[in-house]
Amino acid sequence: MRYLHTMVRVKDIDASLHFYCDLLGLQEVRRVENEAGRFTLVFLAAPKNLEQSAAERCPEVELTFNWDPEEYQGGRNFGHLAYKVDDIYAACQKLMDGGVTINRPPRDGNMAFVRSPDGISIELLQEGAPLAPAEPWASMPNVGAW
Ligand SMILES: C[C@@H](O)C(=O)SC[C@H](NC(=O)CC[C@H](N)C(=O)O)C(=O)NCC(=O)O
Ligand code: NI
Repeated sequence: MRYLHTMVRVKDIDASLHFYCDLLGLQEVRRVENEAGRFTLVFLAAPKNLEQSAAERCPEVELTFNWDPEEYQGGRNFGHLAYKVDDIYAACQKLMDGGVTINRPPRDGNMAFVRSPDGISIELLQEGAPLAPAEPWASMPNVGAW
């Protein structure tokens, strides 16, 4: 058995691609437009997973965009998508510059959390990150419940 992907339903595909690709750094590797089902699937892979994604279609995130608006409720049991990053401070700065709230800032190095436009929690992890440099990370509060 092999892990393939995590599917996330999104309300706005453009806003989601801006977040996941332009700001978080994932790349679109495949797209399916289904006229009969009235939905679009967009598969995303992290830069260091592109080779495996091309060969084995994993590991990926599958964004599902239903053309007819729906309300997506519940899902509290879903935790987060986690990505290992090379520089957690640079990753958080890019997200913050793009207007994304850093819900749990990398104050103690290593780990930070943000949320997608649909509220999906994203964990950023850098093994062995130095403790927070000065501002803004050192004094930035946690935002939102976990
Ligand atoms: C391509 C493969 O990875 C899939 O996951 S297709 C699964 C299929 N998806 C859809 O029909 C998308 C539109 C649908 N309205 C939806 O929101 O899921 C499917 O069976 N989805 C049901 C599910 O629970 O995932
Ligand atoms: Ni799927």
